[in-house]
Amino acid sequence: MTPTPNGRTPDPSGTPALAVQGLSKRFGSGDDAVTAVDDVSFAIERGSVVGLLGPNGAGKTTLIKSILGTVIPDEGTVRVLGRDATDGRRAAYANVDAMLEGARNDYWRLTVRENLRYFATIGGIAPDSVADRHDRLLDRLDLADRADTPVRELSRGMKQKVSLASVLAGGAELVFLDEPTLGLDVEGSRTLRREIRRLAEEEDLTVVVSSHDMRVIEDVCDRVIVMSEGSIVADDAVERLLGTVDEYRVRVASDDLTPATVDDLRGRFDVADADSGADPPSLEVVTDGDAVYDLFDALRAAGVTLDRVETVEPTLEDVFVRLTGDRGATEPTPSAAGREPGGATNRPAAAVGDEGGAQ
Ligand SMILES: Nc1ncnc2c1ncn2[C@@H]1O[C@H](COP(=O)(O)OP(=O)(O)OP(=O)(O)O)[C@@H](O)[C@H]1O
Repeated sequence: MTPTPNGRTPDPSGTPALAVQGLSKRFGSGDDAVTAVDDVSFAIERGSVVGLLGPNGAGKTTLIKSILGTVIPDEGTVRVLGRDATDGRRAAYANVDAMLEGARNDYWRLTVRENLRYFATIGGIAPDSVADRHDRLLDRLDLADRADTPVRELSRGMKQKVSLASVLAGGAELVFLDEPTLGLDVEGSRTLRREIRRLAEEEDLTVVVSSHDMRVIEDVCDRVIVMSEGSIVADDAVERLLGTVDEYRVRVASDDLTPATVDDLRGRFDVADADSGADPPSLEVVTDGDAVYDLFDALRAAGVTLDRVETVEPTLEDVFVRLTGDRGATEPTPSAAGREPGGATNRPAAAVGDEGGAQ
């Protein structure tokens, strides 16, 4: 079997990278008890990128922390890279790493490269043996010219990329990335998405991504697990989930779409979106095959000459809203968004204590 570029030999046994069975976690007791995760089971094959989605409070963080061993579940089992996580934590988590809430404990006084070497060392790897890999990683994440700069001197977006590079520096086989693109500009987000896909495809890395940004999930994930109120409500390939939306939408644009005309149409059609400030103003209508003729008849009767007509493909966000009834999906929680890197301990339980956090 051919080793991957980082020297790992792909596992021929087909053992999943992660297998969660019957996992439940409750907080509190009596009337105040909250079941954060309720009998959740799934398995993730190696080399895949899986998105974990859910509205605020759905149980995603509790699930990830239970898998990583930083929260002790009430019921259920977790097998990580073929090992029972409760049965010898250090061995089970040796090849697992995490970047939670968009950050990890990089050492801000150390340079970018020194951080990578440090995290390789605590991952049990001699840093000189992976120096080429680190160079490649820095290059791909557009950090090469900052390799010898202390992390504290970098912009927030660059720190974010250093966080990801540090997670990947030790040669982990399974990584958890929570809001990996938080705070990145468009280019930074694109670079990071491209690198996640490359690592999965070329290096057999298994990635679990949690994000409120549906474009990130749609872009990088092979499969999506959607949680709502502690349970899994969908678990399927992105393409198949998109195929479950049987709505047909059209967007029309015209200077004749006055607010009065739009109001009139709202009473007769399922208007998903109206943008009177656009040039020209536009309107998006949910319709089935026949109603689209009624819509065009109504527009003609209202004296609207169309500048543009287009069909609108369903997005993952449409699927998400249908499954969970949540329209706030694209907004991260304020606490997660506002948290500064270096504040939380983000590595699996077995590794806690190996590092001291940002300095
Ligand atoms: N330590 C805790 N003590 C009590 N309740 C908790 C605790 N942690 C989480 N919960 C509750 O468990 C439920 C699930 O929370 P969790 O943070 O896992 O959701 P989430 O899907 O990660 O949400 P978000 O997208 O807002 O981060 C919520 O009702 C939350 O209030």
